[in-house]
Amino acid sequence: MRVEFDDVSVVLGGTEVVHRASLTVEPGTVVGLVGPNGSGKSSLLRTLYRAVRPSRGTVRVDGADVRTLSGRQHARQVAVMLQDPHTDFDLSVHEVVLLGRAPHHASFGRDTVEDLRIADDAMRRTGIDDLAARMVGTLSGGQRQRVMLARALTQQSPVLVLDEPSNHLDIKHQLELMSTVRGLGRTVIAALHDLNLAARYCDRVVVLDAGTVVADGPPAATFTPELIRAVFGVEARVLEDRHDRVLAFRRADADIFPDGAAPVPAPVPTESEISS
Ligand SMILES: Nc1ncnc2c1ncn2[C@@H]1O[C@H](COP(=O)(O)OP(=O)(O)OP(=O)(O)O)[C@@H](O)[C@H]1O
Repeated sequence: MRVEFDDVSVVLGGTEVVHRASLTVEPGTVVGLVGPNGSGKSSLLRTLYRAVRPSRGTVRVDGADVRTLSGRQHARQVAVMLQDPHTDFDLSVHEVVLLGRAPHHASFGRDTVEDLRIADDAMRRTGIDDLAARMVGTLSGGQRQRVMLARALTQQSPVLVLDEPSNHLDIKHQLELMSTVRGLGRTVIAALHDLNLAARYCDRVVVLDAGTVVADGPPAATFTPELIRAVFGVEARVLEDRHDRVLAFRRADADIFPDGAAPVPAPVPTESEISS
C-alpha cells in the first residue's frame, strides 16, 4: 500500500514545524525519516496517523486522503509504534498485544482463536512470549517497546509507522527489530536517530532539517559527509569493507575520529595563493 505526503505543512503552537514536505513510500518498502532533534519527524508522522491535522497539503494511503477514512478503516490500514508509550500500564502484555486486533472486531467482539494465534505469533517474533502474563507497567523500557511492536504487528495493517522504535533497545534487539520490520513486506516509515541503522535497513532515507525535506534517496548516496555536516553539524567518514559500510562520526571541533584516524587536513595555501 502506497503512502504519500503531498506538500504537507504542520503548524504547532503558532509555529510552522513542517514546511511543505512531499515524499512517497512505495508499497512494501522501508523508508527512514532522519534529522536532528526538533526537525519535524514526529510531527510529519503524526499527520499519517491523524494525531495532527496538516495546515496544508494531503496525506494519502492507497490513494485515499487519511482524513476521509473512518477510524476503523484507518486502523486497519495504519499501525503505529510510538517512542515512549505511557498507556496501558494496568494491562498484561498479552492483553495489550491483543488490543491490536480491535480494528478487526465488530463492536464488543470477542477475541477469536485466530486473534489469539496472531497475537502469539507476534509475541514470539518480538521475543516477548515469556512476558505474556506480566503487567506492562512492570517492564523495562526496551521490553515495553517490544510489546508495542508486537501490538502493531498484531494489527496486521499494510502500513506501519515507527517513531524512534529502537531508542530503548540494546544492540541485539535493535538489529532484530529492524530485520523483523524489513522482513514483513509491509510499507514502513520509521523516524530513526541511528544513521547506520537507517542505512542498513531502509530502502530509502528522507532527511528533514528544520521542518524541510532536504534529501531523499538510497542511504549510500544520501548520507554523504557533506550532507551530514550541513544537517547535523558533525564530521562523518565512511568506513567500508566487503561486508559493511558504516559511518564514523566526530564533533566538528574534535581532531580525531573514534578509531584514532585524524581527519584529512584542509589544504595549506601556497604563498602565491596567500599573496594573490
Ligand atoms: N504540541 C506542540 N506545540 C508546540 N510545538 C510543538 C508541539 N509538538 C512539537 N512541537 C515543536 O515542533 C518541532 C518539531 O518537533 P518534532 O517532535 O516533530 O521533532 P522531531 O524531529 O521528531 O524531534 P526529536 O528527534 O527530538 O524527537 C519542535 O520544535 C517541537 O518543539
